[in-house]
Amino acid sequence: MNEQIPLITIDGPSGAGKGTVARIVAEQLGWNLLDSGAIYRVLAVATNHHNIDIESEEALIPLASHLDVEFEIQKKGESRVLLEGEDVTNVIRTEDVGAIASKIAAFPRVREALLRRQRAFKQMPGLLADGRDMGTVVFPDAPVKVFLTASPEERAKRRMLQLQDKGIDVNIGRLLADIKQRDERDQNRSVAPLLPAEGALLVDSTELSVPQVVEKILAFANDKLSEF
Ligand SMILES: Nc1ncnc2c1ncn2[C@@H]1O[C@H](COP(=O)(O)OP(=O)(O)O)[C@@H](O)[C@H]1O
Ligand SMILES: Nc1ccn([C@@H]2O[C@H](COP(=O)(O)OP(=O)(O)O)[C@@H](O)[C@H]2O)c(=O)n1
Repeated sequence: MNEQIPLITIDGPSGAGKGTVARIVAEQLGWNLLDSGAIYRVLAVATNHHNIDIESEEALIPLASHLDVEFEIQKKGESRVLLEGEDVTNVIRTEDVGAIASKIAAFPRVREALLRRQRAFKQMPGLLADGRDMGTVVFPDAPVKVFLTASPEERAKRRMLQLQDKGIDVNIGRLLADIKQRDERDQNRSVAPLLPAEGALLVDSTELSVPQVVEKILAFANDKLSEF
């Protein structure tokens, strides 16, 4: 069994820095990485490819159950995301895809259909999993749980810089409104709402740099894993 595989979960709202920090910590520890949001994002793109009604839970369940998604690790820690063999690495990162992902992620049976796929990432030498419900639902027994947040204004600013970096011009007001709407949906859905897991280290990164957040998480993890 894989009961003794070390695991760190990082949950939190959009733009808090989960993905960035998870990648660095996984690299430093030499562990596997699960970007669970990418799976919901790929499912969002798949609805488009297959003309599936995103309001219909019934129609989404078979698509989620048979989702043909692959994470291909490349050199320098980069990874490519493939949907049915097609490279969707960049497409899944758009704000429109994020908004659809957040809508379809609210369906309980869609979430259930993706559970096993996410748990399969738990492999030696360890797993760093980031998302909304990693510590609460997908890996409730994880020895190290972190809840990473930041103010909505700071998160919108980070998202704006990130998009500008990719040459995408954005309106900060619209980004902030989108972030608040997504927070509202993620926090208030009936299944796996976004909330800190019991025993999670709460980190507010509004005033912290990426290295400072990484340091806090590594110190907490070292402490917890020494008892594991
Ligand atoms: N502590 C931080 N301070 C400043 N910028 C940050 C910090 N953490 C992350 N970022 C930047 O904010 C953006 C969003 O981070 P990301 O990791 O994608 O967030 P999430 O996965 O939580 O949505 C990225 O451009 C990232 O480089
Ligand atoms: N474990 C997860 C991960 C993502 N999601 C949903 O998928 C959407 C996209 O996730 P993401 O982590 O890629 O989003 P960002 O934090 O990058 O904006 C989120 O808005 C959530 O609604 C989820 O419900 N559960």
